[in-house]
Amino acid sequence: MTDSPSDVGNIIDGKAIARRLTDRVKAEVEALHDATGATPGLAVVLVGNDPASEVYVRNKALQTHRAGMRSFMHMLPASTPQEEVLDLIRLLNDNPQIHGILVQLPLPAHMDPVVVTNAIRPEKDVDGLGAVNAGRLSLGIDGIVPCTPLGCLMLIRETLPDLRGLHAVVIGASNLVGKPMAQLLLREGCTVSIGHIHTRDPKGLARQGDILVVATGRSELVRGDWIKPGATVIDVGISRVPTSDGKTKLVGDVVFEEARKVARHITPVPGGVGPMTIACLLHNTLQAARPLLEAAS
Ligand SMILES: Nc1nc(=O)c2c([nH]1)NC[C@@H]1CN(c3ccc(C(=O)N[C@@H](CCC(=O)O)C(=O)O)cc3)C=[N+]21
Repeated sequence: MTDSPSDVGNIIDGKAIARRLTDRVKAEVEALHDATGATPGLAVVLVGNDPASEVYVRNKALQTHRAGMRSFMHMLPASTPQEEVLDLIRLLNDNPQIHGILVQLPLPAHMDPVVVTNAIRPEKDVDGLGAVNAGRLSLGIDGIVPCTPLGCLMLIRETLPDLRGLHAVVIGASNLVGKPMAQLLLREGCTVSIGHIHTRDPKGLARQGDILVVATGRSELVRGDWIKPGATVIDVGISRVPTSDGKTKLVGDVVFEEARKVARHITPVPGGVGPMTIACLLHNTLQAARPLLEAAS
């Protein structure tokens, strides 16, 4: 971030902000280790071999080690019965070396993601996707906040110190991003609108947003004329698309080159929300480990 942002096209450096958060987590992990003799541990469960998911999962393991935590990886074949995944989660729930459990989504079609995510003990649900943490968020009680929306809020706060009264428009109503994002923005005092697949005029809605968060999974859905001049735009989407020279590139749900001419602040893809999601996962794992370790020591 620059000290004197111009009126349009300021890029929010998610990578740098994520690095600062990860460094802070690392220092706190060391302090917790000195106080209790224990190290926070994160278990990641990946079912199936979606190549994109494997990249994220490896990335998460790398960052987990970088922050001084233990990483436990469980890769299961796509054909694994749901009951076996639930058995694994029960083992992880009872394992005192593990303080955070994440089941990578999407799961294979024969599994119910609601059943699987709700099998995780709420204290170890570092994705914040289970009913207890989702309910806490909606009631305004302290709990574990989903990593991607938490990261988005941190990025928004970098550009806008006081969100009260601003109109925040969230495009996408998933349990993973859209719904918890809307709850967080409501908690900050925003007027919140949620657009979704049945919304009649998504462009007209998006154009009202002083803050626009886009999490649809549809690459380059949002064009420059969807954006209110001067808005802060947070692009959660990440898709790999082919380029004219036969290679591939990562793009978001927003047409970046158009949007940056209209938005005052905007996140890039890559280098925006993605790195913040991982940094917030480490932050959440530390928050989960703290009470468990302090109670044990
Ligand atoms: N239970 C669950 N929790 C998740 O948080 C979750 C999930 N399931 N399923 C998949 C999505 C996707 N996701 C990403 C995290 C980091 C990057 C990331 O670090 N991206 C880099 C680039 C990575 C690259 O180069 O491929 C960036 O945007 O700069 C991307 C995507 C978390 N997800």
